[in-house]
Amino acid sequence: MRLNGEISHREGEGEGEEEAENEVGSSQKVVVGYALTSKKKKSFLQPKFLSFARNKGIFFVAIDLNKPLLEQGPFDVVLHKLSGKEWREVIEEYSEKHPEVTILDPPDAIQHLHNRQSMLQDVADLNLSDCYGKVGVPRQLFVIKNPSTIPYEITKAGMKLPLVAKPLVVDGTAKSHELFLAYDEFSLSELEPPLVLQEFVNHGGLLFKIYIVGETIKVVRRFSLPNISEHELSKVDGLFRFPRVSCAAASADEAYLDPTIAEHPPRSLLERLAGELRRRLGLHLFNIDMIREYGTKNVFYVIDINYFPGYGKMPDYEHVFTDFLLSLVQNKFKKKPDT
Ligand SMILES: Nc1ncnc2c1ncn2[C@@H]1O[C@H](COP(=O)(O)OP(=O)(O)OP(=O)(O)O)[C@@H](O)[C@H]1O
Ligand SMILES: O=P(O)(O)O[C@H]1[C@H](O)[C@H](O)[C@H](OP(=O)(O)O)[C@@H](OP(=O)(O)O)[C@@H]1O
Ligand SMILES: [Mg+2]
Ligand SMILES: [Mg+2]
Repeated sequence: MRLNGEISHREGEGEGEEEAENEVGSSQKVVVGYALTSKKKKSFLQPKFLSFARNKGIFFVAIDLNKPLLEQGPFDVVLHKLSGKEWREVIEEYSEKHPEVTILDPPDAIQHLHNRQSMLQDVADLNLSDCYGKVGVPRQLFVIKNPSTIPYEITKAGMKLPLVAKPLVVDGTAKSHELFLAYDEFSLSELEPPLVLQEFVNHGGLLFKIYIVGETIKVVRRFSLPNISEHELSKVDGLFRFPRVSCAAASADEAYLDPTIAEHPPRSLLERLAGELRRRLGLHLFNIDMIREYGTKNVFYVIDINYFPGYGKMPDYEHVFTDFLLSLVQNKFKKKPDT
């Protein structure tokens, strides 16, 4: 936490402006260095968020990627979402030299979500079920090399069609979001490994995005792929690429939906799932794509977990995020031995 006079250039503040006394009137400031793509900066560092944060004494400072990170700052927090081994090494070196700075989030923890096998392994291991419901992962098969063996492997594994085919690697490129629906196992050999094949679970065309920001959980409904009937399955063959149906900010929260489909997952189940994943993944910032098996009350499947997702699409994100950043720094302050 910085006191007056220690801040260099700040995002979103004109030259020579009086330093904004933050809302609580204290002169303590939190400096967040960020390294984000321009797309992410635009969607996440919205003006309303920057000004709200500034009033809380939080200032965002762009990290100059053309200068050594160690020569920049000082920062209380470093917030980043960039791909590539080189950037990971920069952050790891910085974190070793500056253990006092909170890194959101550690690169090796983020890496865990860049592979759709390791991504869901913790959920599968959890095998979470209690009196409020059950959370699992759809049956899936990983195809690393030879696509010609897919039909045999699918049959051997007793996988039920249709299947969703997803690139195994999630690296922020458009390619990692190229998904296909397969109505027969033979057409799958046209796909390019490495990939994961997941059983398609009917879920009434609605998906829950469970946003996690530290200890906070926010549930958003999003439209999703419609159910596929046995009749349709018997009539259709082949492979169909589909668009990113659930990514648009257009939430389904305002639409009238069948309550048995649209009812949020039980809070207690979400609290347990979020708590376990925060601990096992070692992440503060992620969301969970969860679907309810159509026709059941509380049988849920996690189909995707995303690092530092589109928080700008999350209602009230500016309050949630600023409270989170303040709590991070205040908790660190409390832990500091009396000097
Ligand atoms: N096993 C499944 N059963 C039913 N529908 C699925 C399944 N897997 C994916 N889908 C549908 O495909 C959409 C995209 O899947 P997924 O979220 O895994 O891809 P993604 O590229 O990681 O998307 P994003 O990162 O933008 O959330 C889901 O929102 C859902 O509509
Ligand atoms: O609707 P959400 O917030 O889930 O959309 C996210 C998406 O889930 C992924 O997290 C995207 O990141 P990549 O997987 O790295 O592509 C996010 O894109 P980003 O540009 O905001 O990081 C989507 O917003
Ligand atoms: Mg998803
Ligand atoms: Mg995803």
